[in-house]
Amino acid sequence: MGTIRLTTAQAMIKFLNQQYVHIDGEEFPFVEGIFNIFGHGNVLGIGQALEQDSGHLKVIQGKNEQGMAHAAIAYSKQKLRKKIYALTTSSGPGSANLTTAAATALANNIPLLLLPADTYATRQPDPVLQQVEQEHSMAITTNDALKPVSRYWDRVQRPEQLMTSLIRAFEVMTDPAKAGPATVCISQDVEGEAFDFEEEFFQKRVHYIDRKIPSERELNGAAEKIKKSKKPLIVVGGGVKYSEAREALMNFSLQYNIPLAETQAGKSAVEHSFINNLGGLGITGTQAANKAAQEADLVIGIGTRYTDFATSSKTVFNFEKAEFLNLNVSRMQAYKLDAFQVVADARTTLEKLTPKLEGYQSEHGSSIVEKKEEWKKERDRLRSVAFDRNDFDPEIKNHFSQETMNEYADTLETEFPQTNALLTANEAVDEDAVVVCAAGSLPGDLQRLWETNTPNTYHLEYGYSCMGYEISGTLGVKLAEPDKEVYAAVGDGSFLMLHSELVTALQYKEKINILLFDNSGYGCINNLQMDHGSGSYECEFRTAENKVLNIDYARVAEGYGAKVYRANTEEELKAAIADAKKQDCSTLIEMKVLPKTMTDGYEGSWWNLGVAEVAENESIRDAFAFKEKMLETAKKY
Ligand SMILES: Cc1ncc(C[n+]2csc(CCOP(=O)(O)OP(=O)(O)O)c2C)c(N)n1
Ligand SMILES: O=C1C[C@@H](O)[C@H](O)[C@@H](O)C1=O
Ligand SMILES: [Mg+2]
Repeated sequence: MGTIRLTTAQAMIKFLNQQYVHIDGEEFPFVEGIFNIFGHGNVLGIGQALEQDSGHLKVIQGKNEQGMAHAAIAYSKQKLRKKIYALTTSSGPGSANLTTAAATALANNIPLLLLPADTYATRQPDPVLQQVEQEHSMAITTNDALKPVSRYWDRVQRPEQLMTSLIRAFEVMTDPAKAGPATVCISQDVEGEAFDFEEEFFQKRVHYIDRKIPSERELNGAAEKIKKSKKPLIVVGGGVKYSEAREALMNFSLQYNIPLAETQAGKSAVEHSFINNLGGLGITGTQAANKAAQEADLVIGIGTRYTDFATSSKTVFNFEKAEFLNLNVSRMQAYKLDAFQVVADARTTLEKLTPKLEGYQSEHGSSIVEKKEEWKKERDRLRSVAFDRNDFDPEIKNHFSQETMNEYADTLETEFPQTNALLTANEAVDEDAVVVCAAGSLPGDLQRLWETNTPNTYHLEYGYSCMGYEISGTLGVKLAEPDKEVYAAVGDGSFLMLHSELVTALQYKEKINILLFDNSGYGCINNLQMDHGSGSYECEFRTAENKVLNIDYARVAEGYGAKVYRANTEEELKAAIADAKKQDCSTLIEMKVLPKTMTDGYEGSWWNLGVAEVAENESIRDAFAFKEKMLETAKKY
């Protein structure tokens, strides 16, 4: 084979076009497109290459590097990690803005290809604009900050390095056990440098994503554990979704009467209406799942990382009696909680394990259905909470006086409780609509209350819980699900932090819907501080004169060109959602909701936080003493 003379950037774009994945007998291109924000570091290199020949790649101009990277993460997550968008940014601040998003992808195990520009390989013009200039090393650039948050990181300072570098990046991104951000930084002069690349490098390359099969030892060991258990519980993690194990899991659960508890990443792998699905587990869990967790003598964790939110800081289970069995493609994850480990694909393992348990039946009997019924009553109660100007008892108790609650009601001109608004929205959106969220009080409300009866319609980034993911992520989900209505559930704090990709959505006519829950403050953090004995300090949005801020967010979105609604009652919200469905352009529904009206924790919802060990305030000392008490029952590692 011969060679072909291309710039490094042209070679890279040509290579991206030739990457395919092969999964369960299907083969398709892995890189769908490329987000870009051009600066001097990439416009003449990668920009030129894309303008000349982008191949099949869809080219989308982003508005904020973090935002467009969040959109790429959400696209890949929604596509169950089978496809990606790459990203090109300029050097310096453009690449620094990727750090938060790279960390988000890393924590969530999502493949993401980051292509930030780097400083000059020749160093001739140094220091160039945006070069940080570390005294002790010329070799350090802003891009080094991406090392701790990348699963693979490389710097390309000669054109020919590109070949080995990109092959490694794709190996990492297409490995289910290692999937995460791959960062390939290309010196800005090298982007435009020409080289005689081997034609072979550009041949179609197929990355096979095979299902890892469990060994007989693993299967027999797992079967033995389950047969010995009376009250097993399955923790459904994100791995269940990625492995597309829905049916295998439902068969397994039904046949042996084993309840399911969902993590944020695992929710909607199996629909809410499935008889054994008890919903969210842990700090933001349901009464039903947390009770089953307390009773469990065997916890079968499938594709879960067991974060503190899922385990209530290792207190949701009774560690005196519970044993653990972990099914995970990642050996590191499988090792957690001293579990019996099955390092294999979830679906394959469940399919092979099911026949091995013939004759077994758990002792849960009808208690699973009873727990679910009990939770349904609680959900119905939350649906009918109503504000009262004289004697209101919100879900988050003993924080704000009636006077303060009335102040919010008067300033925001609302009496809408958040739980009511969320449940109304859940009823009003289409059955197959996708909801996207990441931070604030809404992830808790959603995990407990949002019912999803179409698989993969609940999209929570709760590995990093990064404010700003909500709206950016919704754009990514829309790119992945063009035929569905997609909704960002977002608080006012997250909206303020980052909503730039709303403009991108409008610009490219990728319709997204924003459900904005404005309680004028960092509500969940205010709850945390007041729950642990502090006062209300710096978490409400108040003016210098101590007046509650009232911002017209609808007008902001209207300015960008979105269709907007203001909905402060159930009726207004239903009408707004119905009308929003008829629109072709992106929409924003602004709801002013009362603080302290989100859901509170249920049994087993404890969170280990850094409470002050010494403090003047007695209530903080009490909170610290309570933490010490809780730690007595918590597993220590
Ligand atoms: C990027 C980032 N910064 C800070 C935080 C910490 N944090 C988590 S929730 C939150 C407040 C969220 O406020 P809002 O979006 O209004 O939601 P609410 O809790 O009021 O419902 C903060 C500051 C975070 N998760 N992400
Ligand atoms: O600190 C936090 C508290 C959680 O309640 C919230 O959902 C999350 O976004 C967070 O960062
Ligand atoms: Mg808020």
